[in-house]
Amino acid sequence: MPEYVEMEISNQDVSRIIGNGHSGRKVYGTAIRLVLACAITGSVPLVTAHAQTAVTPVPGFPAPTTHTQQVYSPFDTFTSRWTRADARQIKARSDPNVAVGANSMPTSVTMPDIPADFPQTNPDVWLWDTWTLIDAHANQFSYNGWEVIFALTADPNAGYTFDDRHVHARISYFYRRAGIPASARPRNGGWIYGGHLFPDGASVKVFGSTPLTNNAEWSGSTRLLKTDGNEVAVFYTALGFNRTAEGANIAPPVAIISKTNGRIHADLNHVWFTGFNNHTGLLQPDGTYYQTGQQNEFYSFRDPFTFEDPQNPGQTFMVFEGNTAGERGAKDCTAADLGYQAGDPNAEDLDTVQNSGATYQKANIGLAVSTDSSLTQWRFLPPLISANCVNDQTERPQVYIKDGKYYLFTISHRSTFAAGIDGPDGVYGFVGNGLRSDFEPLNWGSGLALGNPTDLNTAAGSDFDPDPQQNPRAFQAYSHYVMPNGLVESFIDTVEGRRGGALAPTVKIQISDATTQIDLSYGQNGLGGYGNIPANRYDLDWQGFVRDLLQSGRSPNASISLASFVQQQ
Ligand SMILES: OC[C@H]1O[C@@](CO)(OC[C@@]2(O[C@H]3O[C@H](CO)[C@@H](O)[C@H](O)[C@H]3O)O[C@H](CO)[C@@H](O)[C@@H]2O)[C@@H](O)[C@@H]1O
Repeated sequence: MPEYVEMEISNQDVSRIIGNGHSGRKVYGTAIRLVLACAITGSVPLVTAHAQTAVTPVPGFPAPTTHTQQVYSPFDTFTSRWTRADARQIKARSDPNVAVGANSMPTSVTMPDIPADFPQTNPDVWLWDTWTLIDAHANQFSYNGWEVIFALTADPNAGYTFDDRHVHARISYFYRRAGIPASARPRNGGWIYGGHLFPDGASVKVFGSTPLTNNAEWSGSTRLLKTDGNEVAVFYTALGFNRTAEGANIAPPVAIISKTNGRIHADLNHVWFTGFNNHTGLLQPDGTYYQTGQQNEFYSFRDPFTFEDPQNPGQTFMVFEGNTAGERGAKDCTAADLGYQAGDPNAEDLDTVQNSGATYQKANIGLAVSTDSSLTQWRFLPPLISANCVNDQTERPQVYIKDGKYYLFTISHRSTFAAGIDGPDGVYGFVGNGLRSDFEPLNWGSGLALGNPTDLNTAAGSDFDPDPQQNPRAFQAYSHYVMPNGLVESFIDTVEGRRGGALAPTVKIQISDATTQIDLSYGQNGLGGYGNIPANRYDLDWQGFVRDLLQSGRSPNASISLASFVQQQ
């Protein structure tokens, strides 16, 4: 017996039911499907109706997989797939002979060129993965008149290279006055370095007595627990290493998704934090849904992002980066992971794919739910998306809700795609009608939301290490985070051979149904200010503000009036 019944109906019918949501797309037709779900066994789809983008296949490439966007309970076992048929659309749409004239990639999903004379955010620190102070719904808060960001940082003067920064990473914070337009700020965004967020030696406590040579703090999200208070919870990845003096791993790194609580303070001059002395390990991979270091020494388990789901009030969820559990390279990808339509002449043979080495690439976006009000106890749920035989890393996932649609954004590297698939470093996205959905990859069914400028279809672009002469911006930016209003921040990695470790210019994407499109009218030709990371909400903790002022020895009205202070928000 089928799990659900599908009924084809006309465009007009659907317009009447859900409105015309595809007016912006001119290239591809629209097939409409109303999915009536009547659950019988196993995964239980909830009733949903939606318009599904129909993609006309590019000659020589397969059709993408059909994804219904239908919704399941977050506690269901259904895991959506980013398939090979989907991911091959990236290259299909980048072919200069087919899709976009002479351009290397569609300009609608390509980040504009970052100039090589970019400013350093701070000459004394390299920074990369960056995030904001958010509430349970990813609103970005300023605190008592200051915008605050958090970033992984390392010391450029400590004797290691930019590429070896990861094993030395510490979470730091930066702040600047809120409410000043980007045009009135210094070119580098004007962020003031506040220092390391946690006291020295605090985060290593998560590992107890486990012998380590060194530890690091990886990404990362920070929650303002009450929007009229000053308590914050930092969810991050504690990394424990056991390395030789030459930097080789003696044992797989230990990754523990962790939490620590502290408090934010601000006076008229600066922002500071207290607390963060107690660090609690929340999750380590279970080997059932999420791969362990014993199963694969190159496993990924990190980058927690917590949120409340309006469709499931009262629950706090976490998405994170994982890998599909099982032994490294196990040849257990399935026809569903490949995702080809029956009879597609451009489909691949499962055995051929599995023998190509693609089975080493099995990323997923994991889900967990908190089981206590202090967000200290968590339970794994099945992954939201898997990318088996497609890609090995779906990093820094985030849930982004817009116009009732649920977007899952994640960053990925060119080098982590499986054999036979190519795509740029950048941010990838998927849309559904709820937290657990049959997610449809954005833009032609490919998943690519915003990539670095590179040429996937020339000799120079055809390997994982493009020639910097010919592709000087293939790694210009990474670790994109999609903010309210479609603003996207990231960090500069390499432009024309110059290494970054600085905040990239913010860009803006227009998000609509299953498409994103870069807004070239934003900033200068699509590039906004460096590190333009504005708050969209402000927290005025007046009691705390006055207390902080008094403690700092300054009168509340000494140099700032209430009116001018509020005006700065
Ligand atoms: O610093 C760790 C955090 O950074 C994230 C996302 O930016 O992981 C990035 C990742 O990639 C970097 O290292 C690669 C190999 O050294 C390099 O090829 C790539 O260009 C870098 O961005 O860092 C880890 C460790 O090296 C690697 O597995 C990732 O792809 C985030 O997920 C981490 O929390």
